[in-house]
Amino acid sequence: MRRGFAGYLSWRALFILYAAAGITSIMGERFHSRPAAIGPSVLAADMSRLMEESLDVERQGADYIHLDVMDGHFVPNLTFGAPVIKGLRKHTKALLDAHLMVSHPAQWVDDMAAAGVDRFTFHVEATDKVAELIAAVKAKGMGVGVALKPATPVEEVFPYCDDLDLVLIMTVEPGFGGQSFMADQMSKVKELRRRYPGLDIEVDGGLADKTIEEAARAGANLIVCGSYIFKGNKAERINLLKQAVEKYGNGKKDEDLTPCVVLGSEHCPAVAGVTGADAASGGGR
Ligand SMILES: O=C(CO)[C@@H](O)[C@H](O)COP(=O)(O)O
Repeated sequence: MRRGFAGYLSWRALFILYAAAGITSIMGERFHSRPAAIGPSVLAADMSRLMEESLDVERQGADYIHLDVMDGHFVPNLTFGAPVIKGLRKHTKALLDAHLMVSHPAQWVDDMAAAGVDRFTFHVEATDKVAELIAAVKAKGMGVGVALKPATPVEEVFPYCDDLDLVLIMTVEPGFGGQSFMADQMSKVKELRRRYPGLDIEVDGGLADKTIEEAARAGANLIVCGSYIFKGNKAERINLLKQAVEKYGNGKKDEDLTPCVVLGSEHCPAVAGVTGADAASGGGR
């Protein structure tokens, strides 16, 4: 009898520990409690209308704006830098999430902070002074993330995770939008989620109706998405991605999923929870 009570107590303690770690498990499936957030990547927008396109995705339910800063050296493409972001900042209060695909990220910390960037994510492959750069970004009052290219082992970021706001797992080779989702990167997301239940894990590249379930189940909660959002019904697609994270990542029931911001309007006609069938018929990239 006494052993039974002790057994009950130890199970209870185990449950409390597990819940405290931010993970719940229902029917063998692991869920986490990090909130879903969708960040449209303006790389897929009409850049001549950067302000209008950014304000539009905000209205359609975006949680933040993802800005791909490329230097033509770290990646074989060129985009924009702090002056353009500073211009955009004047027109929006949205969280600006800058992904620095540059060879010398430390060089841009001051300019990005002055331009109004909220979150500064740099590549672990771009510097030998990761800890120093994390500290420098924080000192400027920005959130800080570390990104990993597809060939970089996830272990490289472990020493820094306790000091980071997010880890970005690239699910395409950085440099261009419109590429195919690399499902083999999900093992990295799963390992990060297992080790760091309270960490924000961002994925970027090839996210769409047909790939979001896998990313959400692996544990990603920040979803960067370019082509899929900008080439279709934005409100509907943003909402589909968000509901998938809530359902497959947070374990929410259909009735508790975030409704579409403009539900009922012509922009978001019939989103009623994400299911495999809904997702499969939701339009392609
Ligand atoms: O950083 C990158 C590419 O380097 C991404 O942000 C892409 O812009 C995502 O675009 P899609 O794959 O969603 O079109």
